[in-house]
Amino acid sequence: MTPTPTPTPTPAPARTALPPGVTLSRATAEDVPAMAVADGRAFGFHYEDQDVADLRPVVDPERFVLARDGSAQEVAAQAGDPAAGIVGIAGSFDFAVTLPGGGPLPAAGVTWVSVAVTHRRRGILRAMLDDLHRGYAAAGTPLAVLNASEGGIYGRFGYGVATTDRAVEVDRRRAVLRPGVPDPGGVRYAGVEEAGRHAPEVHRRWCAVQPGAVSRSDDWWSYALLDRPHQRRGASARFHLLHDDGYAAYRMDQGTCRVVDFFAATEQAHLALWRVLLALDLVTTVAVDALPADDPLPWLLTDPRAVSTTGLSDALWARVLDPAAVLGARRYAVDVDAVLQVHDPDGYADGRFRLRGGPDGAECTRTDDTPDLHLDVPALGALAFGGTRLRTLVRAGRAEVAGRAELPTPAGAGAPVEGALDVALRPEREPCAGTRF
Ligand SMILES: CC(=O)SCCNC(=O)CCNC(=O)[C@H](O)C(C)(C)COP(=O)(O)OP(=O)(O)OC[C@H]1O[C@@H](n2cnc3c(N)ncnc32)[C@H](O)[C@@H]1OP(=O)(O)O
Repeated sequence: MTPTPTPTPTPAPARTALPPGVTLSRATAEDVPAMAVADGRAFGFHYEDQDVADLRPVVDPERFVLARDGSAQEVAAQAGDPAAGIVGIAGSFDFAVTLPGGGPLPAAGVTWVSVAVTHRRRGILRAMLDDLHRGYAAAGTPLAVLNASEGGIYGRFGYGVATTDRAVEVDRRRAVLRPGVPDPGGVRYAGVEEAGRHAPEVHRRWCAVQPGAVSRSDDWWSYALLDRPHQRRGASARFHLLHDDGYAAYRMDQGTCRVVDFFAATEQAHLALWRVLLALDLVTTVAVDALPADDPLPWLLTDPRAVSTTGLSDALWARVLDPAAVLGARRYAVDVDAVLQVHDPDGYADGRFRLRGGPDGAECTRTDDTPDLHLDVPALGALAFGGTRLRTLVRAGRAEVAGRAELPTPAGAGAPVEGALDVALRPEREPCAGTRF
């Protein structure tokens, strides 16, 4: 990685022109049905009218950019097409995400990204993302996040894997809690109305203690709790379990209990909810798509192998647009004072930043001082959440120590740069998003 001496705060111009005849515009409410047709084609399903109506409260058209092919040939070909000439869609939800030790930080949750198969590999995705990223940067949104359909797409746009989902299957009959593990109780079943009143508030408290957590608006909860048949993927409707500090929802699927939401704001709630899930007599397997990597569940059992990991997948990808805002918003395991040189070909995050932080707070500002660490912008996205160690990124050549051999420490003695930063960036818990979008 080559050092670049001068910070470049302004975004570089778009590198890919749109194909002839294709234009970008913001969506309007009238576009939503046609967007649903285009989105359904890209992902292989049909939206019913009810599906479109259900989505309206959570899809804000103004946050979406549409690519339309207005060439004469295309307009003639598209007469009567319910997608109304839309050949590309990209948009976002208005989220907040939790950084290690920090409060919620505004983030654009990029979603609904597709380009018509008839128009692929002509630069339409690049143009749409460029449009969105410029808009976020101009609005002061420091971060964009997404779930990627394929792992090869988003690194080139500055996104790095920030959280990992661990899918597990719990062999319920083998999953015996250790003697002495308390029984906090306090779990009750509820109907959907009560769940709708309780779950959002518990989820907000869970977000406050869980790095990587993605916020949910009330409209998001309303949508999730509609629980339409297509949301169930062949399984039962949701069963709702409430605890004063927790919420879990599961579906039954031929002897398997599929946990679809699990949010515990306290350890008591975590234990109480798991006690109930593990007591479901007629269930052979309890399946969870996204158990945090450091979830204590296996340690609560006499046989930790009752919890088997069936998959590890990237979940949240993060694209830092404003390193000073992102790094200044999180907390650090130990005091740190270092200069980071971020390399961002698209310009948004490019430059040199001095980070002074510790367990109680941090500040990060642009600087001309000599850098201690060079890193690319996807690596910064990973480090912001702390789910990937700096040492791993150094081994992969995505970050490189430079300049001073040691960083100052409060005790006076210096600490090797890589080790000191590696420790400082570790989160209090492994990051976990809790919501896919
Ligand atoms: C956040 C989300 O919503 S994830 C969902 C993404 N959408 C899908 O998977 C739906 C099906 N796929 C598609 O709609 C399209 O193929 C898209 C959106 C992935 C790509 O759209 P396109 O307009 O073809 O991409 P575009 O031509 O702008 O390509 C930009 C760059 O990405 C690369 N690229 C595009 N698609 C892929 C891919 N699937 N895998 C790897 N690289 C890709 C291109 O090669 C190009 O690379 P370059 O910058 O080195 O030249």
